[in-house]
Amino acid sequence: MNTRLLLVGCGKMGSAMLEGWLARGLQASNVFIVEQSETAEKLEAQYGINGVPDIDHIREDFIPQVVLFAVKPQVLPDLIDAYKPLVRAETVFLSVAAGKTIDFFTSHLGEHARIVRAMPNTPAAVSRGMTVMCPTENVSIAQRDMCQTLLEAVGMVSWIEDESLMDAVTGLSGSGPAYIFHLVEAMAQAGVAAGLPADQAMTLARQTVVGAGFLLDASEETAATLRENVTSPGGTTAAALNVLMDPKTGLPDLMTRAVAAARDRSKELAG
Ligand SMILES: NC(=O)C1=CN([C@@H]2O[C@H](COP(=O)(O)OP(=O)(O)OC[C@H]3O[C@@H](n4cnc5c(N)ncnc54)[C@H](OP(=O)(O)O)[C@@H]3O)[C@@H](O)[C@H]2O)C=CC1
Ligand SMILES: O=C(O)[C@@H]1CCC=N1
Repeated sequence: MNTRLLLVGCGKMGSAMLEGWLARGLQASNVFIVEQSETAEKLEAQYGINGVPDIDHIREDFIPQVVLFAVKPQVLPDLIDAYKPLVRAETVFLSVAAGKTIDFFTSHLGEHARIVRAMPNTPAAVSRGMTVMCPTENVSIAQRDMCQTLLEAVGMVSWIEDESLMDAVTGLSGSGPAYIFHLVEAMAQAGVAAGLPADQAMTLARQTVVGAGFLLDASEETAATLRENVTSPGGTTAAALNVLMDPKTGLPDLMTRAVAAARDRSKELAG
């Protein structure tokens, strides 16, 4: 991968993607990072990438093919205008900021800016990410392919034309890893309540989720079939699923409300 990349913000999501790319052979000399935090210094020391505190310190002859915004949505309005001089046909502005719409970027960078709004997730760090992208019309096929190659290197990629779906995407796959990590916490807690020592309960919960994830990945069966495979008629799993699948108090209702809350927050972040 030889993409010339300017990464603006290298926190949890930016570094998850960058580490995935560097592990997949992205040339460190082709990467500039705008950051002030220790993360960038660490990555700079570890991989030899170019870390700079702001856009003014970037080498003048460095023309990025991709400018990736991975800062918090709340700080974007303060910094976006400084990137307008980088607008040119060969540069795509790729944003992973939750809620920040394509209109937000065109209103600051101008209509000629080529923009891809994306929503990745942190499993990108281990090349198991899920990224959904939505481009402006002026993004060329070659530029779409370049974004596809970049994000495919750290997981699965899907494209949408209807940008309004990005809020739901954010609520499901963008935030989704946190729901699974919380499930591990809740299972461990439940194990303790059922009588297990805390460290053992955590080991069991963690390995169960990891194992189930691997099985889901390796199997061609649907999630429903894999669930049924665990469930003996009249057995222990059926007893638990009666609780979890209760139409009023079960997981589907809880998950629907959780995803809707994340989707609605994503909409709010647009402003
Ligand atoms: N975390 C996740 O799972 C996902 C996050 N996202 C999106 O990714 C973006 C980043 O989120 P996340 O990585 O979690 O947040 P982080 O706070 O971990 O990362 C943001 C980074 O940007 C740095 N930063 C702040 N101001 C500037 C600036 N002016 N120029 C350059 N860098 C700056 C911050 O430094 P400092 O800490 O010193 O302020 C920080 O290191 C958000 O927009 C979020 O919506 C999308 C999908 C998933
Ligand atoms: O919590 C957030 O706002 C970001 C967006 C998706 C995941 N993390």
